[in-house]
Parts: sequence; structure tokens; C-alpha cells
Amino acid sequence: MIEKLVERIKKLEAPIVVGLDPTLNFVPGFLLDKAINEKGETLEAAADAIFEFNKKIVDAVYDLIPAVKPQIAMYEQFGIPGLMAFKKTLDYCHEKGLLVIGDAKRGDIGSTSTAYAIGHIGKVKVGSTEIAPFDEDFLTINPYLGSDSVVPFVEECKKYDKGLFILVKTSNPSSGEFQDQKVGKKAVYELVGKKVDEWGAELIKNGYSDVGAVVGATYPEMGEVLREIMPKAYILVPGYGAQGGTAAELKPFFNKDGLGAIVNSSRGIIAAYKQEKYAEYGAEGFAEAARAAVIDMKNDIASIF
Ligand SMILES: O=c1ccn([C@@H]2O[C@H](COP(=O)(O)O)[C@@H](O)[C@H]2O)c(=O)[nH]1
Repeated sequence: MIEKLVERIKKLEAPIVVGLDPTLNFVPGFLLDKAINEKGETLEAAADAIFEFNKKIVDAVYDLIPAVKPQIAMYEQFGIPGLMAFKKTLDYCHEKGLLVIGDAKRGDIGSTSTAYAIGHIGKVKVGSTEIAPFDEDFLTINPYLGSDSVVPFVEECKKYDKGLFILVKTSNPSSGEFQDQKVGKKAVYELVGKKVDEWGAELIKNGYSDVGAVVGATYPEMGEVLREIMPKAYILVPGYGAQGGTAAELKPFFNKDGLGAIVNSSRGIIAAYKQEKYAEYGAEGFAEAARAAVIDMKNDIASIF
């Protein structure tokens, strides 16, 4: 799967992923009112509103970007209707030719990881029929439980040509509480980075592995160290934009050829119309504002090379 992502990044000259992380605060009033008029103040109405919101954003940006990253928590907050909106979003993005990174940060004891892996990137057997339940192209996973929690995901990648992004050094302010602790001379994030390199060793295609890593834009020095420790891992870089990460700090995540990293922005794109910079678009023009924000992000990142 990684070779498809790299190919699309090269073709579009856009190492960018748009995070589809909708909340009702971002959904313009006219969309939410329509859903509530039809379904009342219900979870179903909320789910319809976020799906319509996503659809319009995707229509406005799909030709500019290689991939999207729907964050499952934003959908789970609306229960079962929310999860149905998640699945509808994944399918719609696929219809538009986008690759989908499911941001679910799964990971558990081996048997439970296997079930997560089947549900998100594998196939479940019902009688003699094999069904891909969510069918994302990539999945984020949390490696905290160790190798036996990660390997079931790697196995599913091998079977179905899928990919992973494993949390290594996260973008949030407290990430150092555990991730920066030293074990011997190495920090925990360095040890995890080394394991990512090992887990991905059998899945290298055209120079990069289907097993990638998540490293926050907010920690560029650590990004530089990790780029060396995991030379074959594509790095998914969240933290740009709303969390304060800037283009100037992104260079260490990339290789010299401009590949090796893909930068996520969620709120900075989907809620661009709420920023002063894009205020001229107004709530009615939220999708056009998202398109303008993607073009600005692309140019911003291109300026570092
Ligand atoms: O270290 C991490 C890992 C994942 N995320 C996720 O990325 C997006 C960021 O959203 P923004 O609105 O662009 O800040 C969100 O889905 C997080 O759960 C992260 O931020 N940091």
C-alpha cells in the first residue's frame, strides 16, 4: 500500500493528508439545521450533518491531496450512527480515489489486536463469505503493549496489502512523560522507532515499508533522530497548524528527495472558514475555504525544499 501512497504524493506534489475530524462546532448552521429538521435533535441527525460536511470538504479537495485521515473518535462520539457516518466517509473517499488512513490508534493483547486488525484492515469470514468491514488502507496503532500486540496488524498488512502508522513520538504536550524516559541510554521513543524499523523489514516496497510511524511536528529534533533510526518508515506527521507545528520545523522529517513524510492537518483545513485568514468565505463557503487552506499548506511545505 505504501507504494500507492508514495506514487500519489509524487503525482500531486503534495505530502499532505487532510484530517476528517468533524465536530458539530465545525458544521455550519445551515447543514446542521437541515439534518435536525429531518431527524430531530438526534444522533442520526448529527451523523447525517457530519457526513454531509465531510462530503463537501472531500468534493472540494480530493484532486489536490493523496489521502485523508478520518479520526474515529470524532464519529464514535455519536455512537452507532456516528460509526455509520465514519464508514460512509471512508467509502466516499475511496470513490473519489483517495487513500484512507483510519486514525483509531488500536492495540491490545494479541487475540484482541487480531480482531481490531480484521475489522479495520482485514476481512472477516461470515459463513463462506469474506467481508472487509471498515476497509481502511492504513491504520494508526498504539504499540504500548509490545510486539505481540503489533504483529497481528502486520500480518493483516501482508495478507491484504495494507499499511500501518505506529505511534512513536506523539505531538501532544505530555508525550514526553513516558515516551522521553530513558531506558539505558536510549529514550523510549528511540526504542519504539527501532522496533518500527524491525516490524516493517519484510514489507519494504520501492524503498519504503508498509509499516510507518507517527511522529509529531511539534518535536522536530526527535523527528531528525527518528528519521535516521527508521530510514524505511514513512512518517505521518500530525501537529502542523492547529497544534502549532510550522513548515520550518518539518524538514527533518523528510528525506533529501522530499519523500519519507506526510503531514496531517485536520482543524486547520476543515474549519479554515473560522480563521480570520479565510473569513471572506463565510460559513456558506466552508468547503472552498478548506480548498484554499490545502493550497496554502501545500505551498507552505514546498517552501522548505
Ligand atoms: O501524535 C499524534 C497522533 C495523532 N494525532 C491526531 O492527528 C489529528 C490532529 O488534528 P489537528 O486538528 O490538525 O490538530 C487528530 O486526529 C489527532 O488525534 C495527533 O494530533 N498527534
